[in-house]
Amino acid sequence: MQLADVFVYSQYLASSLIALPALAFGWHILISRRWYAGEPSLEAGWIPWLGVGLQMRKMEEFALKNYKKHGRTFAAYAAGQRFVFSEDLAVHKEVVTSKDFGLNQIMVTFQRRFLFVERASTAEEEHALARLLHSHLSGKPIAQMRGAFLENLIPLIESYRDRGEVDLIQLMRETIFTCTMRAIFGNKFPADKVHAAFEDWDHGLQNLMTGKKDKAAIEGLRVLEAVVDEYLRVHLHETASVIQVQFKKLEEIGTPWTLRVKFVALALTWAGLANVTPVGSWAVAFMYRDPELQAILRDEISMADASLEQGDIYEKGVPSAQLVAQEAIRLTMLGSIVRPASKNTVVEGSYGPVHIRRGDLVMCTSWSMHRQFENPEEFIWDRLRPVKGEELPYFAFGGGPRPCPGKSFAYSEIKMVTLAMLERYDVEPLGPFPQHIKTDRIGVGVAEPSHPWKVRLIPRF
Ligand code: HEM
Repeated sequence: MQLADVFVYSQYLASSLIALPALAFGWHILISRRWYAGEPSLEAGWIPWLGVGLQMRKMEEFALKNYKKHGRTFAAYAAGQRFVFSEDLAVHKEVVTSKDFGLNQIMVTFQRRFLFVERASTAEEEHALARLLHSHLSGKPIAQMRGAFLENLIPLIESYRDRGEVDLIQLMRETIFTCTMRAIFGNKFPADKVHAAFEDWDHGLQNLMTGKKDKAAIEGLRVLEAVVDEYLRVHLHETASVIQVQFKKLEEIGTPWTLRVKFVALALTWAGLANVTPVGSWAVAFMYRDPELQAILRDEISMADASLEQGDIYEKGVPSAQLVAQEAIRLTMLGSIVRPASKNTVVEGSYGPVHIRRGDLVMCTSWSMHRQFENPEEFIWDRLRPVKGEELPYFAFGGGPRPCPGKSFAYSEIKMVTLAMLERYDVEPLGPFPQHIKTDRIGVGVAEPSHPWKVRLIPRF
């Protein structure tokens, strides 16, 4: 290269160094910060490209402050991306059902970070994964899983007879975890070997999803995968039918064993356990704090059709238990549904049409919508009782073509564990009831107890 060329290239470089930031700034001011009639009001921030990126790191504070400022739906511009935040029930419902929006980005990021880490997925694998996660988790397979859950639950909780003093919320977490894992993987699954590992991974999930290092979470993930791998080599034929069918299909299309294990060990267990385990443990604790509720539930159990089997009594015979499960979910679940708009579109919000641009990420913040009640932080067991002509802002499982396939199983689990405990134990509180604390993992996860709830278990059998 001649000296003159070097001079020319360095001039190009220098002018690009000036021109690129100028272009970025121009784009930021002229395009991204522009607001068009019909669009939700925009919180663009002042730092070019970064927008409100720094404020959004404290998601809860950011969202709540801006709902107050702009109303139930607003747009924000952060790190080159436009977001539309909404806590409007009508917007949530339209976004999950409309074909103008893509898949839930939380599941998509999850797959990219945890499943297809070594190589890209094939279209067939994605299809098989979608089937595993979605279509077969209904009907007969769920009925089988419900039966397996109860079969494991009763002897397990009866074994707590001589425990005396316990941390009730932690004990219930272990119980629901064990029974759910066994409902999915079969009665021999060594749940005790993976519970702590699963929790470490789940707690660090937000870090791992955003590319941060989290040693405990990575180690938890390694242990979980290793135990499930070892278990499946021997007990695959004992797992829920949904796993066996999809495992076979994946084998037929040439998906390696390790990836097949990841599909079930990570995708299915995380989707299936991360919410229901802590929410269910809260439901039991809330029920034991409220003597009036206990009396109502006991009454309903005693009045249920005696010819029904125990599982059917828990499932259908105690209508108030369903409300308890819903209220526990409303109060403690911190999830959001995040969907990208695949074209310019308009959704009908409760305050009129909301224009959304192609590429916007719509953040349906269920956790904040679930606070549109009087005294929202209180557990009022029957507050979600349906009222004729009124639609309550409760929408915890998504909807449209890809809703949560575990919805009815999750409700059944919470009802089974709450009622089975109530029938077998009274509880004497030995310390103050914990607060439910929102973690900084708003978007995924469940509120944590501020401290253990120490109680004495008093057997009734
Ligand atoms: C309190 C309990 C639960 C809550 C609040 C919950 C909530 C959700 C939500 C909001 C979604 C995303 C839906 C959307 O994108 O529109 C989801 C997806 C999913 N849930 Fe649940 N869930 C719970 C329990 C369960 C259980 C017990 C299972 C299975 C045993 C399960 C399996 C799944 C799966 C596999 C997906 C991914 C579906 C897909 O990508 O197609 N969930 N859940």
